[in-house]
Amino acid sequence: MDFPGQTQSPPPALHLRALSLVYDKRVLFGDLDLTVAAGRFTVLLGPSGVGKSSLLKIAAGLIPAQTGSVEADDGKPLAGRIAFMGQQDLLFPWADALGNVSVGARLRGETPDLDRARALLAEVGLADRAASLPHTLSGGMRQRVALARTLFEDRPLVLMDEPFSALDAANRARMQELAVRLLRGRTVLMITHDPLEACRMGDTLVVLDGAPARLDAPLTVPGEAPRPPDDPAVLQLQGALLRRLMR
Ligand SMILES: Nc1ncnc2c1ncn2[C@@H]1O[C@H](COP(=O)(O)OP(=O)(O)OP(=O)(O)O)[C@@H](O)[C@H]1O
Repeated sequence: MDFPGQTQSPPPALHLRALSLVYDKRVLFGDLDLTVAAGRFTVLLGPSGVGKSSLLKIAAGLIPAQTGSVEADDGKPLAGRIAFMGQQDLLFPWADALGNVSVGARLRGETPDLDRARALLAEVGLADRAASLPHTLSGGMRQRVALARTLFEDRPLVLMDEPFSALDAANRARMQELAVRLLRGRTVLMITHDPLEACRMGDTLVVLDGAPARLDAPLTVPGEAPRPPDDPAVLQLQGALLRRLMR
C-alpha cells in the first residue's frame, strides 16, 4: 500500500562526483564518486569514523565538501527535494509528537495536513502518543517520530543516518519493513552498521573503507525488499558482507 500524498513524479538519481573532505589536515576522502540510483534503495556501510555521516551531510547540503559536486540527474536544483534524517532524532522539545511530525510544513508557513501526520504516527505504532512531548518518549519512540517526520516531508530523495539504531530488535525489523514500503520508488541513501538490515532493505550496498576512504564496487542485492530476515539468501549475503566489513 502506498501512502496517500506520495510524490508522483519520478525521482532523480543523485550524482556525487569527485568529493573530497579534509578535517584538521586529515583527508577523510578524496575524489570520491557515488551514484545513488533513481528510485532505488542504496545502503552505505563502513567502519565507525570512516566518514559515512560526513558524506551523507555533504549529499544533503548540510556541510560543504572541499571539492566536488552533488547533483540530481534531471538537472533541477536539489533544494527542497531532499528529506534528511540524522543520527540524532533532533525533535523539537516544545512540540508534541504530532507537532514534530508536521513541523516542516509549519516552518515553511504552510498549513500542515494533520490527518496525514496522524496516519504516519499510527504507521510507526505511535497513534496513542500524538500529544506526547519528546522527553516523555523512549529513544526508540523518538526515532519513530523522526521517521514519521521524514516520511511526512514526502520528498523524492531521502537520506537517513542509522535511522533504527535505538530500536529493539522486533521494532527494528518492523520499521525496516515499513520504511521500505513507504519509501518505495524514492531515491534513498541510508547508513547502517547492521549487515542484516542492509541485506533486508537495500537494492544496492556500498562499503566505504580505508584512510583516505574509498568506495568498493557496489553490490546488487537480488530479490525485492523488504526481504525476510530468515531467507537463506539474505543470511548468506549478510555473512559475506560481515566478512567484508571485518577485513
Ligand atoms: N565537524 C567536524 N570537525 C572535525 N572532525 C570531524 C567533524 N565531523 C566529523 N569529524 C571527524 O571525521 C571522522 C568521520 O566522522 P563521521 O561522523 O563522518 O564518521 P562515520 O563513518 O559516520 O562514523 P560512525 O559510524 O561512528 O557514525 C571522525 O574521525 C570524526 O571525528
